Amino acid sequence: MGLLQQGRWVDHWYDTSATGGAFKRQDSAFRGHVVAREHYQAADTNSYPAESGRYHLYVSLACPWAHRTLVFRVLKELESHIDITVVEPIMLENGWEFGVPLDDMQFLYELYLRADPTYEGRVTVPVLWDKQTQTIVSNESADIIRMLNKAFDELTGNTQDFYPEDLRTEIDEVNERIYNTVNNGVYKAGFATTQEAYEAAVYPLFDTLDWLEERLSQQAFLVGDYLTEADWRLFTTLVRFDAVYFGHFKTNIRRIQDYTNISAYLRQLYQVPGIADTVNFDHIKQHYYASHTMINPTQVVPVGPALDLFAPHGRGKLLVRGAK
Ligand SMILES: N[C@@H](CCC(=O)N[C@@H](CS)C(=O)NCC(=O)O)C(=O)O
Repeated sequence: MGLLQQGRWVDHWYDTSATGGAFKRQDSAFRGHVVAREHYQAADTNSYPAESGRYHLYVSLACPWAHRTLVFRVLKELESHIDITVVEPIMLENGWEFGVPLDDMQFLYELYLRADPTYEGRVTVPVLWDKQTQTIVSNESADIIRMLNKAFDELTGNTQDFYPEDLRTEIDEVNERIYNTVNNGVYKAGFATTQEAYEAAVYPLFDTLDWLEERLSQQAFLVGDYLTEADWRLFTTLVRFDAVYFGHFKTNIRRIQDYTNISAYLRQLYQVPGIADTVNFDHIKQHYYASHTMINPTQVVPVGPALDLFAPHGRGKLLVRGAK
């Protein structure tokens, strides 16, 4: 694990010394946007027109943030328009690696340097790459899934909308709590280097899970009757929870399996056509247990738990806005 400094790769674990043992996530640096052709304005250098075959996604199958983009690529039928590269599951002193050299590159940091030779900071997935201008459009998953949700509709004819205008305020509110306490909460617990920092993350995480359990006993999805972006952002953390976070990140007050409503909801999302194929437990388990050597120095990967995500979920119909 490392980062780019002055054009060079330096091997460094996260530094928690200045923050009382707490993990602080770096903000994403590339924040361009792909927009529908009709909204594209060449004068705006941060804007890129939706085109088939022009963009490429670099992802890790282990990473929950990258996983969001794979989910949206499937939901929005973008497989033939946006191709992908999957990095190796284990990330050690060179950061993310390409299994076979790709266009003369061995490591993902080389792609970041191609986009910007002065880039400094962490080298993360997902990356949305523009083949035409040879640069990174965005390395922020929250932005990328919004682009995939809308910008390519004209090309695909898929008008499903996971961020409908009238639900945005509520989606944003739910996202905010879930991001802080669950999506990033598991990392805050797992990467904490003091008891205090760990506990400061674990209790709020389980408060939110308890709140979600109650909410999902009353309604089909996080924001009412319709499946939205908020559900998919939660999904990629939930599906990793019992397999890695519970053990490796010590978020072990309860398992997702112990929550009746959350676990049925997780199975319902997992069983949406095409989604199970985006989940790769070998990459997930290998990545966490073998990459974070300061947490698990032996790099031994546990064989369990036995999970049956194809078991019946017993929940209602799946409604999506804008579906034809
Ligand atoms: N805010 C980013 C976070 C992405 C992120 O942290 N990805 C992790 C993998 S799960 C990564 O690449 N970490 C490498 C590092 O921090 O050096 C997003 O949501 O896209």
